[in-house]
Amino acid sequence: SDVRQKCAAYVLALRPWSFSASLTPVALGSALAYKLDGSVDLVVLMVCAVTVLVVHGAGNLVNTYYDFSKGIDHKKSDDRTLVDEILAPQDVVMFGALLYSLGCLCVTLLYFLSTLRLEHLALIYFGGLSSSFLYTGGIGLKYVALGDVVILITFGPLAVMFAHAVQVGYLSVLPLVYAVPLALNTEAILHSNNTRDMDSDKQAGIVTLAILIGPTLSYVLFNLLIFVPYVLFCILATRYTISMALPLLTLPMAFPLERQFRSRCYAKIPQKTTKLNLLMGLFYVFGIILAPPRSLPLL
Ligand SMILES: CC(C)=CCC/C(C)=C/CC/C(C)=C/CC/C(C)=C/COP(=O)(O)OP(=O)(O)O
Ligand SMILES: Cc1cc(O)c2ccccc2c1O
Repeated sequence: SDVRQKCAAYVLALRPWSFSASLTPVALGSALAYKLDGSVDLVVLMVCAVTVLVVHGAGNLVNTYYDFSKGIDHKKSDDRTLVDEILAPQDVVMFGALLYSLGCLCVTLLYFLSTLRLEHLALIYFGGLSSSFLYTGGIGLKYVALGDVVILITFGPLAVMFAHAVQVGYLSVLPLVYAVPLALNTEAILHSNNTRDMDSDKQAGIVTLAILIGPTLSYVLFNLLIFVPYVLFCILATRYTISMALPLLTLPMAFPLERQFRSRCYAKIPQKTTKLNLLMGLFYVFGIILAPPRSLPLL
């Protein structure tokens, strides 16, 4: 049972509840490829999903390690792996290195499975890998208020483009455009997390966007991140095809979040936004799959 406990600790350290944030962009990129080519390679889709998951998981581990070693995570933090001595720092480092190696193995496999040119594959993959590390490692982009930009790009355009490109074999602007609503919603998860942690982050001496703009503008930004995607879906649904109204079904989950954020009860907002993100992402992907041929812009 000692081995079982250790395994459970490793799985928890990956923060698996956040994985939907990287799986929906993969689904979106693949759905766009399906719309354009009429088919997707399921093996490529699986390997691509594992690659993105592994890089995302490694990013979470790097975050756990550096937040702890810089003294940002403390007894009251969300991330308890190292503060509660569930794992040793060296375990986290080894596991992270293992995941990055596994990611490189997966992307090598993708090179042989896909017709995407090596330089394009490497550019996107190492872009994702560096972002996942630099978020908290090295310079520590998150500590200098750049975390929001990193999340907006990696969980949006980059991951969607990666999944699309390995299917179709070329880079295109199409996935970048369609990534926007999903990326905004994913950034809402991180922004609510940073707003909740504002006081402890300030004490630890780091700067986040939430700290820079303060609680009132943070509330405005959260609303933009949550509701602008719905405005885009309304436009797509009314001007192009009704299937793009599907994500609007998640609106009843969005309004309570606005109220809780306004009353500054931040505690449960990140988890609830993560749920909203998964559902909205799935409805968005279904909406695209169900759209009649050539009914959507660029598709
Ligand atoms: C194209 C490819 C191969 C990949 C993209 C793969 C992805 C999505 C990479 C992103 C990895 C990344 C930046 C992960 C970090 C996410 C993270 C830990 C966010 C939360 O950090 P904190 O705000 O510190 O959370 P806590 O306050 O709970 O510690
Ligand atoms: C803690 C945590 C961990 C993550 O992996 C996230 C990924 C995307 C958005 C927010 C995230 C987050 O708040």
